[in-house]
Amino acid sequence: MDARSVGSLDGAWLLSATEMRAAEARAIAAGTPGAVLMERAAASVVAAIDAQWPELQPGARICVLCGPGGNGGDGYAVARMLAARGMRVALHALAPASHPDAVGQATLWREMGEIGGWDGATNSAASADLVIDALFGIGLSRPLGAEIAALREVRAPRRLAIDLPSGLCSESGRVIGEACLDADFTVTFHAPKRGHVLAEGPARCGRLDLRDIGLDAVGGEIALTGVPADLAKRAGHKYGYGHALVLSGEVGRGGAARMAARAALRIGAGLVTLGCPAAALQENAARLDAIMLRPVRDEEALAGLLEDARLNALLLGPGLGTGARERDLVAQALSAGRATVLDADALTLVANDDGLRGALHPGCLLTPHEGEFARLCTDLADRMTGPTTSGPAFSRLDAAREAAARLGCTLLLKGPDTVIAAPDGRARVNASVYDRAAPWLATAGAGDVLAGIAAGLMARGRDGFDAASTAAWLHSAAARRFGPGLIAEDLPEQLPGLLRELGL
Ligand SMILES: NC(=O)C1=CN([C@@H]2O[C@H](COP(=O)(O)OP(=O)(O)OC[C@H]3O[C@@H](n4cnc5c(N)ncnc54)[C@H](OP(=O)(O)O)[C@@H]3O)[C@@H](O)[C@H]2O)[C@@H](O)CC1
Ligand SMILES: [K+]
Repeated sequence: MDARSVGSLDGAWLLSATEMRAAEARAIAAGTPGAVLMERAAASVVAAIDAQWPELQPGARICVLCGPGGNGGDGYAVARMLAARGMRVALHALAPASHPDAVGQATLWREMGEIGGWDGATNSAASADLVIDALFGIGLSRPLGAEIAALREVRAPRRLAIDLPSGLCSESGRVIGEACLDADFTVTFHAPKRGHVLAEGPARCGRLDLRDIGLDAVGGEIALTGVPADLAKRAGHKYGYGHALVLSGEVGRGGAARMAARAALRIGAGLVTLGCPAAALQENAARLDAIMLRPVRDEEALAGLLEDARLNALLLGPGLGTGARERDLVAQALSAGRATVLDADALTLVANDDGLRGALHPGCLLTPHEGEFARLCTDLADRMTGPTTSGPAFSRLDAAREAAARLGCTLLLKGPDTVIAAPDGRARVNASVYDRAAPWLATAGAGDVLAGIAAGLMARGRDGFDAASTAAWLHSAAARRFGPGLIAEDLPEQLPGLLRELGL
């Protein structure tokens, strides 16, 4: 069966182990035996090895490490297929096969070679051209024992993990306990699992290859963000695309809000106004043209401005400040009940003020990075980063969903694995990892631009969840489009070209 490229992570389902098992069970119930699925999985691993390391020819030394479950079963089958091609395979089992299909595969392997004891595993691995980790996949339930962890010391020239590197939790992308057998290359089946993209997953997996094993079309609870639709503008008035208001801070602190405002305008908000203290008008006027400017001294001035119901999306936070004036501005903005993005300083204000926290409403979108998240929901952040002793570990997905439900608003938890969660339980992940990595996004002001794109989309009428998902996708796509040397100002300027490439 054909390989699907990692580029297809766009919009893919991000499966849990339970959902993967259900997909397998459906196939078995429909008449494809588990043994056949395992055979296909193993054949796809062999095809992936051919594509990744064509230099491995007959005679190459392969060390296969097998666990007792289905992952080990895949390993026995791969060992057999590679040995049949003349490769010199040394196989070591941690424990006898217990999964029924693995028992069958072990029996087939024994007709071709030995099942070595675990005491020889380290020596075999140390002299191999390729080490294949078939110890644990989605069934990992506890930390690796010391006898397995010792294999981390072996410096193999090529390390392949079947389904997941052993030690990595399929639900969270976190290491259970302390040890993980990091891979250069991981081959997985049917659909990516949450652990492949969340947290440490990408670093532990190396490269990810997704292979089809003939299961039915996937479905799941959580999807990755995909190519956005419906961004085109049709004939109409500028007010048909909304009016975003971005509030800015004191003199000399306006850059973040200006970049956010520019991003909101570039993504198609009909109008964007920047509100700032009177003293900062001159500075902002010197730097803005298409973006309108209004003085906003205090919450009363904001209330006056908001009498214009056409101001339908608000953004507070970038360069705002954290004093009493800003606290009151946030309170006033929240009491207006409109689509509202809170970022940066506004998140600090909310974290320190129960009144503001209580005023959050379903039209709010909060966009914290991990540090801001820890101030907002300390207990969830602790569970997300604290020690793990059993699987599945509490994940960034779990934390963001619980926080959204608790705060009663949509939350976008930033990172290479950005999680977007709505208070009703919906969640998505924007994964800037593997071929979609955007390392140059780690630059000052990038988050302000993200908040601005989201605010612009909310002005255009999208709800917080949709706006956040689309903004996250566009933000990382814009960064990849620019490439090395990116600074935050470049991001809004990438949007026109990107929109054209999306067919607009
Ligand atoms: N589903 C599918 O569609 C397909 C699945 N396929 C393959 O099957 C894999 C899933 O198989 P699986 O369910 O048997 O789980 P797996 O990862 O082999 O581990 C479970 C075993 O490990 C044990 N164990 C766990 N942690 C341990 C530790 N730290 N130290 C020691 N032991 C530990 C655990 O013991 P227990 O927790 O029960 O005591 C149990 O015995 C999947 O990842 C893929 O590779 C493919 O063939 C394609 C179709
Ligand atoms: K594995």
